[in-house]
Amino acid sequence: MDDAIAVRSLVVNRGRRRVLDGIDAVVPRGSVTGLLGPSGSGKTTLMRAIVGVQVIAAGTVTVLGQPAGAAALRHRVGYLTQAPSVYADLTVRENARYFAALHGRGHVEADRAVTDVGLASAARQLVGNLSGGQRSRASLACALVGEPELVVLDEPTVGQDPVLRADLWARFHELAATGKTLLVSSHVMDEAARCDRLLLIRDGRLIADDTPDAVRAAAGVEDLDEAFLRLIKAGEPGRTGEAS
Ligand SMILES: Nc1ncnc2c1ncn2[C@@H]1O[C@H](COP(=O)(O)OP(=O)(O)OP(=O)(O)O)[C@@H](O)[C@H]1O
Repeated sequence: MDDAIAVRSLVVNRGRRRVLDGIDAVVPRGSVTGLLGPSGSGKTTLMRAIVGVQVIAAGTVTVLGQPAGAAALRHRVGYLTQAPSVYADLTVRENARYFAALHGRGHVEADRAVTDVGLASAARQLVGNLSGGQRSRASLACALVGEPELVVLDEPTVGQDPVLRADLWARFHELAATGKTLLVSSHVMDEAARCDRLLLIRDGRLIADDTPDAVRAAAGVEDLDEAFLRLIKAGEPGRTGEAS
């Protein structure tokens, strides 16, 4: 069983709206998979279903061989939400050490996680005094510190400068090379190009599940930004065949 995530016929309603409408997707183990789509297309909702915090109307979500949200997955899945979830009145290091302890890890792992997100020099600062981008990275350190097998990251690089973004992507690939699986949402197309595989959703439906090269080939253009626009347009009601 090489898939970290298997989503079958997933339907999710939020409020009175159908937000995910029959999603079928798999995410292979040991990969970095990008989740892309316009704002409001359902990326966060799909991530919530995968980490097991979203009520679903139909379908199945299997994570590391277990139903999403199973108690046995608690220490095997890490989740970074868009809103930083760290304690403002603790330092960066104290936060990392606290979350490390929850996962049975020690100070060494905690300090390594802080360094990996580029916060070593801010380790003794209170999280409440950090910039927005630094606070997001503190939250990322806490999501990674338990060394989960599956890491689900909702826009982890928002607010980061290009050098930090490149460093974080390098870290994601290092983790994948050790067999971890990463699902990463993004709005930034140069980040899509850094992924092993891409899931593109629009209006709650999956319109691409492939490698960046295959997405480019399907759309008939080199530029991924343009490729996505073409695939999105091709999927609009009343349009056919424009992606080929
Ligand atoms: N609690 C909620 N109640 C009702 N509708 C919701 C709720 N949360 C989200 N939605 C709706 O579900 C749809 C999908 O939202 P979701 O947050 O999954 O999108 P997204 O692709 O992650 O967007 P973004 O890129 O802007 O973060 C949107 O139309 C949104 O308005």
